[in-house]
Amino acid sequence: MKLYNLKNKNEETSFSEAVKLGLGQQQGLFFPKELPEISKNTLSELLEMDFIKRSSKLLSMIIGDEIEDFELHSQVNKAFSCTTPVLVPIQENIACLELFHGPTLAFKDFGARFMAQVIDFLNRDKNEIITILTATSGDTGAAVAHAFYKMKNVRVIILYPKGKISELQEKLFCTLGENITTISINGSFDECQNLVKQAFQDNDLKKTIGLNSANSINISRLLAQICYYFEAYSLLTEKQKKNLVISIPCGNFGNITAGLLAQSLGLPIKTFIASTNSNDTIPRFLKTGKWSPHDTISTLSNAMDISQPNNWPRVKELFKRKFWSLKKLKSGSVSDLLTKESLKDLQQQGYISEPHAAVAYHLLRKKLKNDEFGLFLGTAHPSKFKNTVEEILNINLSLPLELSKRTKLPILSYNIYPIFSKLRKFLLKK
Ligand SMILES: Cc1ncc(COP(=O)(O)O)c(C=O)c1O
Ligand SMILES: N[C@@H](CCOP(=O)(O)O)C(=O)O
Repeated sequence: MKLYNLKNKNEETSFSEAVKLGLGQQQGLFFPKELPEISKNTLSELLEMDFIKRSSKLLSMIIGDEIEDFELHSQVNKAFSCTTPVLVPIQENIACLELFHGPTLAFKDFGARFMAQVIDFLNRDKNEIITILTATSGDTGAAVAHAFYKMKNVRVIILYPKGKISELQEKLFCTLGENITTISINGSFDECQNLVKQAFQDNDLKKTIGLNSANSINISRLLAQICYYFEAYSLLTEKQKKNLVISIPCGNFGNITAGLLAQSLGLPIKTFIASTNSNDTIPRFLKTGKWSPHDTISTLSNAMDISQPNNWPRVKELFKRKFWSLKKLKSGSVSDLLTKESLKDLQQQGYISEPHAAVAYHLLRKKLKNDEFGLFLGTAHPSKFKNTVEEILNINLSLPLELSKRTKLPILSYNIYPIFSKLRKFLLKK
C-alpha cells in the first residue's frame, strides 16, 4: 500500500512507514494512493464471512503484501475479538449499530487495538523506545491507554481538556499508571490536538523520544474502522440494505472518513449523515462553503466538542478523488436541548442511549425518507456518561465491571497550560 501526504504529495510512504511516522511533513495527513474497488462477487463472498475473517481479508486487500496474511489475521483477531459490533432494532426502519462492547466501552477500541498490534509487530525484535502522544476529548484516550498498557518499549502520554470529559471517562484511563501518563490541559480538545501536531514539527524532539500518535492522525486507526461498516451491512436484511442511510455522531471526523472509505471500496451505502453537536464547523462549511471554526463549545456530547475536525482534509480528498460532490454528504447540528429530547424519545421506545448517539439519532429521524432504512452509530456505552444520562432520563444506571473497578482509584494526571514549551520539557524529562 502506498500513501501520500496531503500537504506535500511528493512525500510518499508505505503503510508500515505511515504507521511509524504518524504524521507527514508540515503536519500533513497520509492518504491512500490507490483506492481499490471490490467487485460485486467478492463483496458477496466477504459478506458471508465472520467478522474477524472478513476484516483480515479486507485489511489485506487494502494494505497489500507488506504484512503477511497469517500475521494480519492474528493482529485482527487480537484486536477485534473482544469488540464485536451489535445491531439493535429500534423501529421498523431504524436500528442502532452498537460499537461499544470492547474493553473501554467505545468505538475507539477497534482502531486503537489494531494500531497497537501493528506497532507491536513493527517493533518486534527492535529495542526502539516509542512515545505515543495522543489528544483526547474523552474516549480515544481510554482506548489507546488500554491497547498499549504495559507494552514493552512503548510509553503513552495522553492529553485531555481539564474538566471537560466525564468523571468516569477520566477514571478509565487516568488511573492506570505503568507506561501510561496522563496530562490534563487547561484548555479545549482542539488545543490538546494542536500540541500533538506541534510536537510532530519538532524534529529533535521527534527523534529523541521516538514520537508517534495514536490519534486518528494515524492511518492504521481509520483502516481498522472500515471493517465495522462491512459488518453492519452483513447484519441487515436484503430489504434494509437497499436504501441504507447511516448517521454518524461526528467530532474529529475519523469515523465518517472510515465509512466513506468503505463506501469507496464498493460497500453500497446510499447516504451518510455527518451529525454534530453545536460545534458545527462542518455543517456550516457544507452550507456556506466558508471555513470558520468558532471557539469550542462545551456540550452534553463532550467527546464531540471539536471545532477543527482533524480528518476533514481526508474527506475532501476522497470526494475529489472519487469525483463525488460534497452535496452528496448530508449534515446537521443538534443542540443540547434536542439531544435531551432525543434521549427521552429513545427511552420511550425502550432503548437507553447516551448523548453522542442521540445526536446521530435525531438527525437520522429528521432526514430519513419513507423508502430508506437508517442506522445510527452507538459510539459509547451510556454508563460512561452516567450522571448526565441518569439526570435526563430519571433512571439509575449500573456500571459495567470495566468502570466499576476503577471508580475508587485515584486520578494520576499531571496538569499543564496549553503551551508547547511546557509540554516539550515534560516529554523530555519524563
Ligand atoms: C462517543 C463518541 N462519539 C463520537 C465521537 C466522534 O467521532 P470522530 O472523532 O471519529 O468523528 C467521539 C470521539 O471521537 C466519541 O468519543
Ligand atoms: N472524540 C475523540 C477525539 C480524538 O479524536 P481521534 O479522531 O484522534 O480519535 C476522543 O474521544 O478522544
